[in-house]
Amino acid sequence: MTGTRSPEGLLERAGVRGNPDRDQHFLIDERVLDRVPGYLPEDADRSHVLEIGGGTGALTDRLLAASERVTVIERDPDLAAFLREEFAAEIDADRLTVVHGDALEVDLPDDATASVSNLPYGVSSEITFRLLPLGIPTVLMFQKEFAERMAAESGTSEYGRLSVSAQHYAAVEVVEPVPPTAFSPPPAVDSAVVRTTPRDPDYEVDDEDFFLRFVKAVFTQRRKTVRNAIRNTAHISGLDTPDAVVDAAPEALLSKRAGDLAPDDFAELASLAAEHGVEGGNG
Ligand SMILES: C[S@@+](CC[C@H](N)C(=O)[O-])C[C@H]1O[C@@H](n2cnc3c(N)ncnc32)[C@H](O)[C@@H]1O
Repeated sequence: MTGTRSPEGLLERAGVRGNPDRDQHFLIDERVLDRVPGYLPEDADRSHVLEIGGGTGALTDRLLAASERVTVIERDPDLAAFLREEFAAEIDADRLTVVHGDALEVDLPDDATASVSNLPYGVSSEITFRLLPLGIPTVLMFQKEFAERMAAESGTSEYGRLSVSAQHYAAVEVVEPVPPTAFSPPPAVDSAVVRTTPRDPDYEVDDEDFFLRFVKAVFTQRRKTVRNAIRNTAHISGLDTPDAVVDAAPEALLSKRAGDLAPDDFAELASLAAEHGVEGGNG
C-alpha cells in the first residue's frame, strides 16, 4: 500500500541525519518501502501492527495505510518526539501509538497481530527472539547474512543455531534482497527482508528452554561429531550425565555433525537428553 509521505520530506522535516552508531539507516527507496508491508502473509490479521525502530516514520506511514492501528517503538528521544508531531492526527484518531523506549526493555503490546520493521541491526537477534515467541507473522529487514542464516536448511554452510531456533517458531523465508543504496546513510552491509509465518514445528519438545539450550550447546562444537559435542558441552546444555545420553542415542545421529542434523533430529536428541541426561529429571 502506498504511503502519502515521501522519505526525503520526512528526513527534511525531522532535520536529522541517520547516525550509524545508533543503528540509524533510514529507508529512502520508495519502491522498497511500498513493497515491505505487502510481504505479510495474505491472511495476516492487520488490525494492530507493531513496528520496532520508527526512525522518521517512512515505514510507519505505509503501515498506517495498510492496517487499522500501529504501535511504533523508538529509542531516540528526538525521533520519538518528531513522530508524535508528524503523526499527531493519526495519534488523535487512535490509529498510532508512539512508545519512546528501548525495544529490548519496554513491554511489547500483548494484542499486536503482526510486526513489520526495519530493525536496528546491532540488536536484531535480541529483538527477533522477543518477537518470534509472540506467535504473530512478521516482515523484518536484517543484515543479509543474518537473514540467510535464519532461513537456512540443514546441510548448508549458513545453517546453525540461529536457523533451528528461529524455525522452531515460524517458517522463515528471505523475500527480497535490499542494497545499501536503499538507505540513508547507506549501511556497510547488504540487507534482506525476511517473512516469518508462525506454525507448529513438525516435532514435539516437552521443554522448549532445554531444547533451545541443547541446540546452542551442540552448535558450539559444530566441527565435532554430535557424540563428542554432547559430551563436551554439558556445561552449556546443563546435562548431568552426557555419557548416558550418548549411550541412548542412535548411532546414525551421533556420527553426524551439528550442521547436518535437521531440526527434528535435534528434537529427538533433546528428548533423549532430557530423559537420560538429567539426574532426577524428566525421565
Ligand atoms: C534501521 S533504522 C529504521 C528506521 C525507519 N523504520 C526506516 O525504515 O527508515 C532503526 C531505527 O531503530 C531505532 N533504534 C535503535 N535501537 C533501538 C532500540 N533498542 N529500540 C528501539 N529503537 C531502536 C533507531 O533510532 C532507528 O530509528
